[in-house]
Amino acid sequence: MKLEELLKHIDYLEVRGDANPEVKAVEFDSRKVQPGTAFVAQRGIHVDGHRFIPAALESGASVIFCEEFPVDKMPENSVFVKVADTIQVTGLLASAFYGFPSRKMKVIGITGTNGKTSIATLLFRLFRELGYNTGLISTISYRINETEETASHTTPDALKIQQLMAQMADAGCAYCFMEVSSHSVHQQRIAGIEFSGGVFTNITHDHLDYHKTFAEYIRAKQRFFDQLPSEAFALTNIDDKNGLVMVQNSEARKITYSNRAMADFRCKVLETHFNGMLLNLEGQEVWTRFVGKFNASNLLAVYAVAVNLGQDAGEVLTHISNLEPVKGRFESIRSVDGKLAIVDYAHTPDALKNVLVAISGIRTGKEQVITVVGAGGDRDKTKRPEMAKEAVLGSDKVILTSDNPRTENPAQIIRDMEAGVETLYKNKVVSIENRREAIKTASLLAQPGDIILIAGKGHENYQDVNGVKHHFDDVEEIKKCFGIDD
Ligand SMILES: CC(=O)N[C@H]1[C@@H](OP(=O)(O)OP(=O)(O)OC[C@H]2O[C@@H](n3ccc(=O)[nH]c3=O)[C@H](O)[C@@H]2O)O[C@H](CO)[C@@H](O)[C@@H]1O[C@H](C)C(=O)N[C@@H](C)C(=O)N[C@H](CCC(=O)O)C(=O)O
Ligand SMILES: Nc1ncnc2c1ncn2[C@@H]1O[C@H](COP(=O)(O)OP(=O)(O)OP(=O)(O)O)[C@@H](O)[C@H]1O
Ligand SMILES: N[C@H](CCC[C@H](N)C(=O)O)C(=O)O
Ligand SMILES: [Mg+2]
Repeated sequence: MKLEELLKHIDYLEVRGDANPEVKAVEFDSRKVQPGTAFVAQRGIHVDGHRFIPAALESGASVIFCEEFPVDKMPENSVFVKVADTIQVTGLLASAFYGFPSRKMKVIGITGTNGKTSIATLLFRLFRELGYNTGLISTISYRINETEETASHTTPDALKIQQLMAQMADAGCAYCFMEVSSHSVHQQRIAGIEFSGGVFTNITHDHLDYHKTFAEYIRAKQRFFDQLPSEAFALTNIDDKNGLVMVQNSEARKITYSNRAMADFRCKVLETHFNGMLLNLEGQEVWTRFVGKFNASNLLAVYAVAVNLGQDAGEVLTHISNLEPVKGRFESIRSVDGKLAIVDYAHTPDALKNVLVAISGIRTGKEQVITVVGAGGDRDKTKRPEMAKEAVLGSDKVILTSDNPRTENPAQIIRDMEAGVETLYKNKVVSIENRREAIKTASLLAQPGDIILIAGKGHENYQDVNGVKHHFDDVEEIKKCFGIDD
């Protein structure tokens, strides 16, 4: 594609150099530049990409997008385009370069602290069942029909998103369901995507290391809805106290869902068993293989999206009753002698609380609940004591352990968690830094009938220590303890 063609799709301030080079690729990482690449210099959190302009030119960049021209003399034959915001321009350039793929399908973005992967994945599966070519961008994987790639980010960078969407368009996808993380809104990774709908699940404590205050975190998520066009829908969960705030500035068609109040879409849990729930969903009784009110809420969101995308309500309900839980989300493993383990990705105080409430709903009374949980390193420190507090409130015994310490000292992370345990409950808690040992201990402590919750890692199959990912899988570990062969 010629530069002139690309420039039609962005607002630029000034162009220096009069060539109209062929743009063979767009990159924002100088290390990926090849001859003919357009390099976009982004100001990151750690470094300013403008520093890498010489390196990009050295590797043969045909054009440089930047916010300021380099002070040194610019090499002859080079073309520089000055723009106000290179980060935003990256998404717009990528979208134009890949032929505006989001216009060729309906893209639905799901945002919120918890529930994004669950809803996006269930929508993907539902629409596959309904017979559509479908794409998915989620924490676990990026999927185009049956092709699956392990995800690097919940919402990857703008180039990767547009590349994926171009592949989805080539595969004839009619829909793409994607998670929209607050980081991706803040870093404008979603610039250039034309959404047909947005979903808000909830907002609770997480990522305050990045957004600093809860108000800023709310703003980041709200910005997603501010950007939706009037033809799109904005589906919001009004059981969350920020549900209406989220969509207040949105031009999109507002639709509400709730498990409690009057709303456009409503659902009620009628019965809960350890292997499923009976729901009243929009007046229809439906058996599902999910447990917990939060899952009723997720399924309601799935239903509401599908109906708003024009699907037949009855057909959708039939498929919902056949959907299975997502990997690492309330995944249950039973031992031969009747111990029940639940592996769940709860890594926020609210998620832990919800999962423990769901577990209390399936207890018959006598069983003990033993929770194994840790908190991630190089992530929001303030959630650590809160997570320990929720674990203690909802369990009979708690084993605090490690969960991706990254560059931090795991013992210190556990101490930060212990600070949230009130003296009264200290005897419920033990700390075992080694996660394998922690799971083993829980399994030894458990009696037949007891429930072991292993929280925080869900589908993850690694323990990140100092940037090295060591293989570790909670499901594998508990199966070993239970003597179950894969
Ligand atoms: C905190 C954060 O989100 N950082 C993201 C950010 O990195 P950064 O701003 O630090 O980049 P930087 O290192 O300062 O570099 C600045 C620029 O110089 C360029 N550069 C750098 C070096 C070089 O030699 N040449 C060069 O051109 C870089 O490509 C970049 O454009 O931009 C990078 C490129 O897009 C991201 O990969 C990176 O994600 C990091 C790895 C990350 O861990 N992010 C997590 C926290 C995240 O995004 N999580 C959310 C989900 C959270 C949730 O909801 O649970 C997600 O969506 O996954
Ligand atoms: N609607 C919900 N409300 C509250 N908690 C939920 C909800 N859905 C799921 N959870 C809990 O949160 C955990 C994470 O769920 P899920 O992976 O769907 O969220 P996510 O928003 O994608 O998380 P991430 O930000 O890490 O991508 C689940 O394992 C469960 O414990
Ligand atoms: N997307 C979340 C996942 C956290 C999962 C937990 N296992 C951890 O490593 O903290 C994050 O990156 O903050
Ligand atoms: Mg997710």
